[in-house]
Formats: sequence, structure tokens, C-alpha cells
Amino acid sequence: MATRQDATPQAVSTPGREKSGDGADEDVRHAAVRAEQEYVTRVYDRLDEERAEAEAALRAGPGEGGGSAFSAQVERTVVAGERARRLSRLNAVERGLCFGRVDHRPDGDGEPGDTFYIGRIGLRDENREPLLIDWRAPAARPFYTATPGSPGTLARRRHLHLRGRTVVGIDDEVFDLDGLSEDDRSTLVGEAALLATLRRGRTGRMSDVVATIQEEQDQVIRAGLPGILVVQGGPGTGKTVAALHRAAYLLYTHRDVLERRGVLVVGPNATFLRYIEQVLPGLGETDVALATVGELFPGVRATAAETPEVAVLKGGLRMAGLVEAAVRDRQRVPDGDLEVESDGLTLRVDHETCLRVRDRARALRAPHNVQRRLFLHEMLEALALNRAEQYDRMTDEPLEQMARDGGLPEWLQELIAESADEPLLDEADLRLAKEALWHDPAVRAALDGLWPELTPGRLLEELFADRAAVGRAGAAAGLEEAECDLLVRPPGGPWTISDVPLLDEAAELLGEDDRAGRARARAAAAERAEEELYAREVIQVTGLTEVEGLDAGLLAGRHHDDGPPRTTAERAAADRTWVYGHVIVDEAQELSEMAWRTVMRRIPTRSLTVVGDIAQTGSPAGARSWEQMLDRYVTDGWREQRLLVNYRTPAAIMRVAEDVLAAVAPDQSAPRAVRDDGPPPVAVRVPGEETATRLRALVEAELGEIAAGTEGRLAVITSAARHAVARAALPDAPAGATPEALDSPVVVLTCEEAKGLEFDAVVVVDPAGIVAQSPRGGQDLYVAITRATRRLTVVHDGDLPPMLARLASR
Ligand SMILES: Nc1ncnc2c1ncn2[C@@H]1O[C@H](COP(=O)(O)OP(=O)(O)OP(=O)(O)O)[C@@H](O)[C@H]1O
Repeated sequence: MATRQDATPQAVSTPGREKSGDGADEDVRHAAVRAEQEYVTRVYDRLDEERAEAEAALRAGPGEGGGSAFSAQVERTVVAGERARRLSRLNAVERGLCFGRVDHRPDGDGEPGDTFYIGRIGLRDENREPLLIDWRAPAARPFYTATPGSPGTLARRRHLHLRGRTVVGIDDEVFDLDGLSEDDRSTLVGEAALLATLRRGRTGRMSDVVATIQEEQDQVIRAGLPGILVVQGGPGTGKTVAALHRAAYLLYTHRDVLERRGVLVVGPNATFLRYIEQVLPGLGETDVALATVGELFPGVRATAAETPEVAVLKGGLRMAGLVEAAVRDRQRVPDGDLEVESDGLTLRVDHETCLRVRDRARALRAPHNVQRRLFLHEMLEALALNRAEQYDRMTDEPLEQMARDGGLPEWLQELIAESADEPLLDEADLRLAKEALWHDPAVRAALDGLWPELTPGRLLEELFADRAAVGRAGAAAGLEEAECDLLVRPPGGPWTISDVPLLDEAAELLGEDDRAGRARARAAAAERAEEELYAREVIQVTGLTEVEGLDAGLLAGRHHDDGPPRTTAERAAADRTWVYGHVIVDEAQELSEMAWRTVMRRIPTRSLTVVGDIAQTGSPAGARSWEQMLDRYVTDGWREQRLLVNYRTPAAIMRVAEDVLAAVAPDQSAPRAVRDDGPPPVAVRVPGEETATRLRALVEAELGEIAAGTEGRLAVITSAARHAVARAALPDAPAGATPEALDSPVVVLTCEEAKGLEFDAVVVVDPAGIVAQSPRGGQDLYVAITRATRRLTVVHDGDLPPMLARLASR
């Protein structure tokens, strides 16, 4: 495990050279920057050439090639897609293209050591010599892993700071002074690259940290693909950032598998996904599907939450039993015989036969909608036979009477006796009879009533609207009566996040209904034609537009609202049964047991990265331990990697957070803060009736502090009780998980909505209310406090909760 020293690079400078302001030192710095500028200019020139080549290739279109018309079409589509993706990657890496350099020690034979430049993508010069090493390549690894204690073969690591294409600073860490050439030794400069990065103002979007990845994070990023890797770490330890870099790294190293199967990142809410979505293109990757749990069921976008009681109930594993029982409850037999009026006859199937047919259908190891086909066939057969018997009787009875009365000639009597042993209907007659019955609305309604074709939506909607049905299924699943009451609701309401795993469960048990199957077949047929069209569009768009102006989203096909899906990620997101190559779950502590079932269905290979912090669990249905959630899915366990250093929150604020954590989860420990800057956090007592005016003034003042010369962001994080007051006080600030929330200088959020985000200044309103509303007594307050990167103010009415005693009052 990395120590703090391991995780924080130590700037080592040549004695006498580290002080700025020294004229000789400035000369050295300028000379070094000039030399690096020359190299960086070469790298950008190469990038421009590659872009021009990629653009020209896309414009020219693929060659004719041999093969059938269809295979040529497929080939053209694939080639155009590849080229479009390449161009989109080249466009996405413009900012900070080259950010590092490593100098290896000379080898034993006195040969000078290798020097490599590290960047967002790999580039080669015209002689195919490496100009820039992709950050994910093995040759780049020492850039991230070398520490003063174990430098490996590195003599020096250099960070390059770029503004646009200009080198504006360099920062050296020397591991072996003797390993550097005389020239290199004379141009050493030092500056803390990491801390400089961490002090940047927040922009409302997460940025990548590819230039300053720390050793313990690097272990997460480059861990092997198979199995479950749990990344447990306190707030601000870079879990999200490491997980996203891991997605990019895995796509680079296992491209063959992952490009075909895709990578899914599951996040806590839509705002969070917007917050992180820019990171991957910056890392040269665009092939990742992002979704919340509420979006894992295609066609549903659930955002509404349940009350805590219902969320706990619907999140528990007993719901799997409930859904199963609800499905069985829709496989019925009449209390007595089945009787259906058809064509003037009362057709009848006796109760025993109904039971037998139902049991035979149930015994089929198939989902409900498939079992239904067997049920229908056998019931139609029973009805057809009954109808034939009735017709038979109608003709036979008068004849028999006539025979008894002696009114039939002998030859006719013999014929009747001979036909008595023959089946009433031969195979062809039976088929026709079943078909005819199936077209009779009365028969169809009767059979549909016994074993309906169900969609997951219909099953659950009808279940929750029917207290008696909930009671029957609930009893089978071990629910109390009061719990059944909680589940009942009128039909027609929106799906909630907790419903999504139940819909998924139902879909598994129901199987595809015919309509969905037909729609899918149509979509598949349309898809081929559409892909061809897409390729043509891309070429056309490129022909018409400057390459810089191309929408990377379009080229990558990530987001568009019309037409069938285009990329692997999009196809995967539209297909409930899609099996991903790897799944990353962020803020994973929030997932319920039922949500885990849904996620695990998407990844039967169990190649997962699970990222979270048990100490931050806010959802009442969320995890109390990783064992609770994961053990049942693996036989040979899972690996855990802990991140222990907080890169976000300054030490003074973290001390307050530690007190909160000690009070609410004494068994958990907070991460160590790497930053020790910023003013001390404060508490401001504001009587309830003055909250609106004072909050407005306070926010103004805070904005003045953080926005000076930067693009600072501020969040007001409130208890549910004070949310409306805060919104009224700040009418111009967006509230909640809206798209504008990330772009606005001020936003009003609940603790739940603030999950995973960060802001330069945080104003926490009503800490006592937040503690009271946390299902486990204060985790929400811990989350709220640790969103701050620079300033924290806590606004309270009555007494401060004792866990905040450390705050200075203002
Ligand atoms: N190696 C690094 N270099 C620069 N910045 C970093 C590094 N690691 C993390 N950070 C920054 O620290 C902040 C916190 O990172 P991140 O959001 O990934 O943490 P987290 O562990 O997911 O936090 P939480 O659990 O609170 O959501 C981000 O601004 C991130 O860019």
C-alpha cells in the first residue's frame, strides 16, 4: 500500500536552483522551457499532419474492394466508422497533448538512458520512431509509479505545463542526479506539479488528471481486467477520476474485446454523469456507455425516488421473490371447469385438465411468455377436442337413437361402429380447429385471462394497483401486511429508480413478448441500412465542415435522439440483454441489493470495477459493507484497493469532516488531506426568519472570494426541510440535478444531488436537519462538507450539532 510520501511526489531540485527570482535560475528555466517548446511544437505538428491525413482519408472514402455487394457495404461502414473514430480521438486530445517526460538512467554499458515524452495518445514521427508515448502504454508506467523510495530505472520525471500549444512551465523530480547528463543537470527546475493542479478553480466539469496520476491510483487504473476490483476510498481520493482513467486504460489495452462488447459506467445521477462525461474524450476514448441505475432498463428514464421506507423495501432481495410470485399469480386456472361460449356452443375444459396444462407449461424451463405458447396450444387443443366431441355427439346421438329404434340400414350401422375407434380430429383438422378457435375473440379473451402475454411494465403496474394481488405475491415472498400496503399505488404514475431493478427482474422472468421481438427484428434489419447512411453522413459532414468544427459526439455517435443506435455503447444501452466487456460502478455504495442484481446481469463474466465509500452511503437501501453486496456473486472473492489521500478538500475542512465521521461511523477513517491551504471553515448562526436575506448576502460575499480571477463555483447544500427557503433566497440559481446546475456559478442542491461533485465554496444550510434526515445519522453531512475544495461555511439556526464543535463561529 502506498504511503502518503509515495502518493505525493517530492520535488527534488538541484541545490541552489530551486528559488525563483534568482537571475541565473530564471535563465536556466527559460533555456529548459525553450528546449521543451521545440519538442512540443514538433509533437503538435505531427498531430496536425495526422489529423489532415485522417480527414483526407475520411473524405476520400474507402476503396472499392472485392467481395459481394453486402460485404463491401459492411466493409465501407466499418472503415468509415474507424476513420471517424480516429479523427474524433485526434480532435479530443488537443488540450495538454504532451504533459510529461521520463529520463531513464544510463544502462550498465554506459549507453545514455532513454528519454520518452508522455502524452494523451501515441504518435510516431515520419520514420515511425516514437515521438509521444500513450499514457496507457507500458513504457509510460514509470512516469506514474516512480517514487523517491523506488524510482526503478528513472533518473528524472518532468511535468510539462502547457497553455494552448505553449510550454509555460516545467517541473522536475530528480531520482538520481548522477544518472542525468551534464546538460540535463544544468537545466533542472522544480515545482509541485500536483499541488499546482489541485489549486485550480473548479469549472463545473471534472477534468482528467492524466499528468498527475498518483502511484496508488495508478495501481487501480492498471489492475487486470478479470474479476471484481473494489476501490474503497474516502471523499476526494480520486476514486471517480481513477475509475475513468481505468476505463480508458482498459479500452486501450483490451481493445479487441472491449470495443465489441463495450464498457458501461454506472453513476449516481444524471448531473454526475454530465460532470464526468468530458473526461473520457480527453483521454482519447469515446466508446463508453454512461447510465444511472434508473436508466439501465431500456425505454425507461427513472429519476423519481421513493420514500426511504419504500426504497428500503424495493431495494431488498425479497423483491425478487415478490416479482416471481407475481408472475406465477398471472398463470391461472378457473376455480371449476373452463367454459367459453363460442359459435353457439359452450366449450368446456375440465378443471383437472386446466391444472395439468398449467403445470406442464410451468415445468418448461422458459420464461412466462414462452411458456404461454405451450399453455395456449394445449388449451386450444383441449377446446378443439371438446368442440369436436360436441359436434360428434350432435350427429351421433340422433343416429344412435335411430339405430336403437331399428331405423338404420345395416351398412350404415357398420360404418358407424367402424368409425367409433377413429380419433375425432386428425392432425390437419386439429391444427385448423385450433387456428379457428384462436381467432374467436371470446376464446382468446378467456385464455389471455388465464395466462396473459405480459410486459414488465404491465406486470408491475397491474400488480401495484391491486392490493389483493400484492397481498398474494407478498405472502409468497415473506412480506408483512404493512409492507404490502407500502407497495400499493394507483396506476399511471412515473417509474421510480427503485422500480427499475424490478422491471429488469420481471423482464428476466417474462421473456420477450411477441411485440418486442418483432420490433427488435425490424430494428436489426433497419440497422444495417442505417449504418451505411451514417457512414455516408460522416463523410458528407467532413466534406462540408472544418475538421475542428466536427462534433465529436456525432462522429463517435454517442448522443443522438433519433434513428437506431450506432456505436457499440449505444447498441448496448438499447438492449437489455447486452453483455458488456467491463462495468464500472461509481458511488457504488448507493446501489441496493436489487440494483446489484440488475448490474450483474449485464456482466456475467464479473469483470467489474466497483468504486465507492461505505462511509458515504446515503441511500437507506445502500451498502453497509461490500461483502453484503458482492459476496453472493463471486465464488473466489474480490480484490480491494484502498485510496487514502484526499486531493480535494483542504486539511482544515477535513478535520471537521473527520469529527462528523467519528460521530456517525466510528469504524471508518477519513482520508488524509494533501492540501493545507484556504481559510478555516466557519459556522454562521442565522435565525430562521432571516435565512433568506442572510443567505443571499453570504453567497454574494463567498462568490466575491472565489471568483476573483477564476471561474469559481459555489454550492448551497441544504437539508430537505430548508431546500425551499434556499431556492426562494436564490431564485437565479438552478436547483437540483438539472443540466444548468453544472454551468452556473451558484447552485442549490440536496445532499443526495451533491454526491460525487465538488465546488470551490460550499455553504451547508441546516446541519441539524441534514443529520436528522440521514437514514444512518449523518453520512449526508459528511458528504456535504467534503464537496468543498477551498471554502466551507455552515449556516445554522439552533445549536450546532456537537460533531461540528470545531467550527469557528462568525
Ligand atoms: N492525481 C491527481 N491529480 C490531480 N488531481 C487529482 C488527482 N486525483 C484526484 N484529483 C482531484 O481530486 C478531486 C476528487 O477526485 P474524485 O472526484 O475522483 O474523488 P472521489 O474519491 O470520487 O470523491 P467522492 O467520493 O467524494 O465523490 C477531483 O477534482 C480530482 O480531479
